[in-house]
Amino acid sequence: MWRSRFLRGAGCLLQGTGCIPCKPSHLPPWRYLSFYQPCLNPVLQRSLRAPAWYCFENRLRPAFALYFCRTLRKDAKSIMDFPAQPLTVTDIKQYLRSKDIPFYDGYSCLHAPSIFMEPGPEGSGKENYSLFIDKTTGQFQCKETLVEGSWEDLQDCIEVMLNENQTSISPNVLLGFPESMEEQEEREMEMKEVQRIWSSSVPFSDLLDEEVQLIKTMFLIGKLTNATLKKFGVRFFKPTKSLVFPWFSAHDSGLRGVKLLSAAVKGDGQVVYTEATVPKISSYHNLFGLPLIGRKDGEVVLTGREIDSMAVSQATGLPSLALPRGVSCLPPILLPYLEQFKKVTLWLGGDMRSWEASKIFSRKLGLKRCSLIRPGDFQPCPSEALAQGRNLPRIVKASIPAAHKSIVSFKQLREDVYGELANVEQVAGIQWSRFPELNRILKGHRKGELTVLTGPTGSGKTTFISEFALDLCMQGVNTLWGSFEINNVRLAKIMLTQFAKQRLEENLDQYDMWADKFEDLPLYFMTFHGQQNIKTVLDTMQHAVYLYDISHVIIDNLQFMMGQENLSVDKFAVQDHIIGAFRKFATNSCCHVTLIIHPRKEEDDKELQTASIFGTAKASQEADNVLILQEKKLVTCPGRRSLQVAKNRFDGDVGIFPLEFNKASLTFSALVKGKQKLRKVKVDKNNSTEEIEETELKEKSEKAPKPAKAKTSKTVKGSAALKNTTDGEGKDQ
Ligand SMILES: Nc1ncnc2c1ncn2[C@@H]1O[C@H](COP(=O)(O)OP(=O)(O)OP(=O)(O)O)[C@@H](O)[C@H]1O
Repeated sequence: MWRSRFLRGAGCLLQGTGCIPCKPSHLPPWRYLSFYQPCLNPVLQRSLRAPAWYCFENRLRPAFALYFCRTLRKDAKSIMDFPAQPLTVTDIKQYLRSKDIPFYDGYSCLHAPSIFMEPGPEGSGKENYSLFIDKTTGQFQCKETLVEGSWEDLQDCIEVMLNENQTSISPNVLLGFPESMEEQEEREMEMKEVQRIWSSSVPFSDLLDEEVQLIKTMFLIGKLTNATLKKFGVRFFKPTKSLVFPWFSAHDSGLRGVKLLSAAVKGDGQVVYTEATVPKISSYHNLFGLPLIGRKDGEVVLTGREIDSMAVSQATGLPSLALPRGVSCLPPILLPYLEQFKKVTLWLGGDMRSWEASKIFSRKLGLKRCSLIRPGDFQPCPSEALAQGRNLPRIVKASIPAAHKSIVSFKQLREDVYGELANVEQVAGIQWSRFPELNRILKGHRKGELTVLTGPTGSGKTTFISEFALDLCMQGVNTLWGSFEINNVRLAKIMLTQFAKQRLEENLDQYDMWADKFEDLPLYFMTFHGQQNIKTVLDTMQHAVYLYDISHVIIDNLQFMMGQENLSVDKFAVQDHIIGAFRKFATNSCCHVTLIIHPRKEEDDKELQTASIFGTAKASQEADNVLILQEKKLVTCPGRRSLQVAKNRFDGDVGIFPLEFNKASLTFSALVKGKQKLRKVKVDKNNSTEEIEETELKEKSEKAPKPAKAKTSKTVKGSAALKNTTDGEGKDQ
């Protein structure tokens, strides 16, 4: 595949090293070599006006970033670097107009004639425009030549083309230098693996009838016909008993990858389905079903799984595509392939998570053309609907428009309300697997909420929140870290240790094994360190939500945003403004924000409370959840921490539970043996908690009860008391 070599974004790898001269000596030998190669590229030589190596204020100058990032593209994946200037669609349009480049407005992209191909004959219509420019990020993609890159890269190419009085620019110029040896080898190995799996997989027509029946029963696709499986090119891979879904290039129909869906029967007779892709999931960009889409098709049903798309196609005759990573994300790189559809129906699954994802994805796709299928008893996911003999065309027809009006009546809300009542567990959010006590009190981790964590200096806030977020990330919550206090390398080291649950210093031979697994987590880091401007941080978060469907952002900590603001303004007013901005972001972007805020100075022997959060009462008012890491509170175990949930807007339960710190694995989640002391707390009218009773509970933490019934002796209802009692709290030092 052609790929622009201009990708930016890895300058951040030097993040945390301070402002140092960026010499190639910082790089290992193989990178050192490829570091110089870009200099040979004529486009770069012409378009770069300052080919020097230096960094400024901890950020690489753009000119340098062009060189640097190309060679480190792989590493750059999980690092969030924000484009030098936030971009608007108006900026993009103005630039194109100023260069006399025709374009028209699509749903998510601007469409323009490709500058990487000779212009077509006079009058070739705009329906043939093959250059797609993402309206949000400016990233471009040429569907004909498969060249892609950033907005700055496209501008560079246009400048060079116009300077040379040419009507197009050859994509070959962009490929003037090879991938690193390591990258090449990796890609070749992957392609060999793809070919090996594909050629040893068997088409359904070559299987015996009994085998076909058995496979269909195993994968719950009894109603899918052999003709449908054949139409989508599905095969069966006997060695792992997997269905094989091919990824064919939309460009030349070549095989680019495979996804294997395997079924295994567990001890208790339950069937567990697992997916694996080659290439690995982060570069697996298959819209399954794309080769079957005709140029004139104007409608599509988007699903979260391959078997769902086949069910839709078979039962409705409508074109249907499956997203490569299901409900977890819709990578913008796929958007150009969805531009041709005037109507997109999202039927991502039958649970609340799919419903939330479909609402979020429809924003990216353009609300006006999207309709959503609301999950419900009679509207499960498509393959289940087919299996149950439901009327799929009617379900698709009954989909509801994604764009809703500003004013609605209860009639329009009643289905949403019913959905929430009927799916209490799912509405409660993602459950922590390492912190069952949190599930019991907070019920789960929900999108769009703001959590504030406070705790004494050095008590372990970062360490705790790192594991708290890692737990969610391991369950598919796309996570973005803004660690301003400790650098990303140190943070990643803590997380990796918690992930491996052991001291890796002593087991370095296992490092690669753990790092490989860790790399597959949907985890991203902002490249900022030290004091930051709130606007830049929010722009980066917005950018990440769009690119990676981030649904959890952690900011460690708020105090690092304060220094950049106008110091002549009251510092509490500044903090309130920042908290308000994060609150708004969480709500508008449907993204959970966890904010660490230092406490104000308290006497050492006093427990912290909600009112101990630094600043005014704004933080606790705006927060949906307030967590306090309490230190040295249990008399029997001095130094032990406990976590107090001091506010829980979702259902009001608050409480406190002990945390067991394991220094080797840096985890707080080690299971406590025997009996635990758990305390009831009561909430007084000043919003402070007070211990009223100590109860000994048998260790129950392994089996968190269903959220709906989770009323235990250590939690008390208190949301009403908590919601407004902080109003009018005064400022403090
Ligand atoms: N419960 C604990 N018991 C002992 N040591 C701990 C505990 N939790 C964390 N630590 C260690 O204490 C140090 C500081 O932890 P951490 O940086 O997480 O604290 P913090 O509250 O975020 O600090 P700060 O107030 O500076 O932001 C780390 O070395 C960490 O491993």
